[in-house]
Amino acid sequence: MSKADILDTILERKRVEIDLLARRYTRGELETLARAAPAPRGFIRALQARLAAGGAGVIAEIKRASPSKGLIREDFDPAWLARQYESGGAACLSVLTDEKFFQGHNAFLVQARAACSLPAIRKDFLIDETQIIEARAIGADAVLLIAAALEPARLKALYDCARHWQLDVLVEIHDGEELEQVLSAGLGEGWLLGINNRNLRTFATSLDATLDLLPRLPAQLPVVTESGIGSAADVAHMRAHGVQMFLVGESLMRQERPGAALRALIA
Ligand SMILES: O=C(O)c1ccccc1NCC(=O)[C@H](O)[C@H](O)COP(=O)(O)O
Repeated sequence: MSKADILDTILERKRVEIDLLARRYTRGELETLARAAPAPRGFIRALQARLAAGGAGVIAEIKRASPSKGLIREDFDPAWLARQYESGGAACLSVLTDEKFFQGHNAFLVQARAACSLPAIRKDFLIDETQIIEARAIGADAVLLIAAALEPARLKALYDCARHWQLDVLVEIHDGEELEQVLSAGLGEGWLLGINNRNLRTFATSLDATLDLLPRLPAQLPVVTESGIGSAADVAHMRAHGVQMFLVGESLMRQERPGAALRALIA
């Protein structure tokens, strides 16, 4: 697969999945499932609590495979991983639910969340309200919205839908242009900005993607640095620049004991 069009390729697949979802459930049925889901755990609140205690706020990711790396972890048990991450000091979980490109599954979020007390974000490529209601139906506490995939008006509509369903939102950007788009969308409370350090054309990660944008961020806007965080030195470097929240996947998933690895990362 060409790297240049990975997001387009993924979004094309998502449109098929949205059609399949609509054949499986009416909107009313999905809403009934969402109302019956376990009450949301505060995703942003859990991160804020870590920061208030002087620690780093880590969103630890359950990620079996990726488009850039293929299979990351063969021995894959979402419930066990969730317990590892909780014992290692994670504030929240991120669970990939995309099946085709990340070998994820909705069931992984259900299993991971049930195995611990951490809030979980549904990590997927969400472009339609029904996917957000589905996220709540499977028990998600937050959703990811990717600015590169959404015009500002669609971003606002999906954010409103998420907030209606008491979901927190992580809004992901890659560059200054996307930052301006997000800031123009008129989002209220209940969201965090994520800066993804992975270049979607080359798949290369550089923490400079986050550092370069810091001077352009409005004061008080909480920021999560995402992707490519591999060492305690990376975490210390970012914290020295005022970045206190981290989304970490692959470097933990490759460890025999991801919980101990997380503890060492934020020691
Ligand atoms: O991980 C990928 O290869 C990827 C490719 C294309 C779009 C998104 C991709 N990853 C999603 C993520 O944002 C990461 O899973 C997350 O930030 C954790 O990154 P890492 O710690 O580098 O696994």
